[in-house]
Amino acid sequence: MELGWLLWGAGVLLLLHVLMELSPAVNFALRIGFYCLLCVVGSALAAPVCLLVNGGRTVKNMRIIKTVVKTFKYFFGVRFEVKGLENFEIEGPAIIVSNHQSILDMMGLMEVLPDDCVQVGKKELMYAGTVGLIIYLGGVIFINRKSTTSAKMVMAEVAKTMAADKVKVWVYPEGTRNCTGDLLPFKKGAFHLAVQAQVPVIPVVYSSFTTFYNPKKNLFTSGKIKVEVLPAIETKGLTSGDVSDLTDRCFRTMRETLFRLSGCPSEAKDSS
Ligand SMILES: CCCCCCCCCCCCCCCC(=O)SCCNC(=O)CCNC(=O)[C@H](O)C(C)(C)COP(=O)(O)OP(=O)(O)OC[C@H]1O[C@@H](n2cnc3c(N)ncnc32)[C@H](O)[C@@H]1OP(=O)(O)O
Ligand SMILES: CCCCCCCC/C=C\CCCCCCCC(=O)OC[C@@H](O)COP(=O)(O)O
Repeated sequence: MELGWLLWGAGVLLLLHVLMELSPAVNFALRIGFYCLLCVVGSALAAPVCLLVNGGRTVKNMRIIKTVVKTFKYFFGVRFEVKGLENFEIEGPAIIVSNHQSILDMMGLMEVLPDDCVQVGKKELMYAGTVGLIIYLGGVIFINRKSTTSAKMVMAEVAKTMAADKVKVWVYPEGTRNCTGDLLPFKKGAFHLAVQAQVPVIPVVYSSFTTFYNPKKNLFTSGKIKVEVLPAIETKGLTSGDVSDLTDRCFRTMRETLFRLSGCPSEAKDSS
């Protein structure tokens, strides 16, 4: 009986291996599927630990989530080279902005996530099963992207409370995933939030995934991601009239850094 199960297991593994070798689409789907499975199972395991250790929804749970997610890179041969972590070492709250390429970003996020830092996420994530539960327990701030008014209200509330709560807030200012090797124009919410709370903006840039990850080409191999935490940009004394300039400044700095980290030829920079 046991030998039968072993043979079945070996047969299924062999079949998957052959399919992965033969078809890049199968290879890609299985690797992404496995990533999602890790997220679902990791969340299911982490949620009771969060509840037992911290009792409910709190940013302290991010430490537990981070510990779990930091192991994921070993399954996919993804490595990180991080520079500038000292730029997180500022007193008090801040807004962290970074580029957003894929759901794989959760690995890069947790690789550098400072203590007491929550992310802004789309409200749909709340319904992603155990992943939604763990994101809720971690204190993620949910916004409705389809309603500017409601998103602005949520963020105005965060601006009022983040100093007292001593939290940093991580925002993806592109507002959606973008794996083109360039940046989408930035939304302004993160920068309004920084100005309203009068806290610095810390840009974080991840090199382009395109050499090892491209859903359109069914590409997902091992790879190295360079990460750079840039010096904080002060917002003390700035008003809502300065938000556009602040947004442009962050965008330009981050785009230059993205191209530098990705070893992008200069004509690519000029073409878009
Ligand atoms: C153990 C295993 C675990 C596994 C797993 C764990 C993972 C554990 C980590 C989870 C981590 C999740 C990570 C999720 C990641 C995402 O879900 S990314 C998607 C959600 N995030 C975002 O969208 C953030 C970026 N978006 C923004 O900031 C947008 O500005 C907003 C607030 C959504 C508004 O959207 P919009 O209306 O489309 O944007 P925008 O054109 O910027 O604004 C329109 C107008 O409103 C103004 N405005 C915008 N915001 C404001 C404001 N706050 N105040 C005043 N005016 C404002 C603008 O200035 C603009 O006016 P004008 O300047 O043109 O006159
Ligand atoms: C009972 C319902 C069961 C639902 C099960 C859903 C299972 C979900 C499985 C794995 C999801 C792993 C996702 C990890 C978190 C990723 C966060 C993320 O990257 O969100 C994307 C969001 O930033 C932007 O979204 P769009 O690019 O605008 O789209």
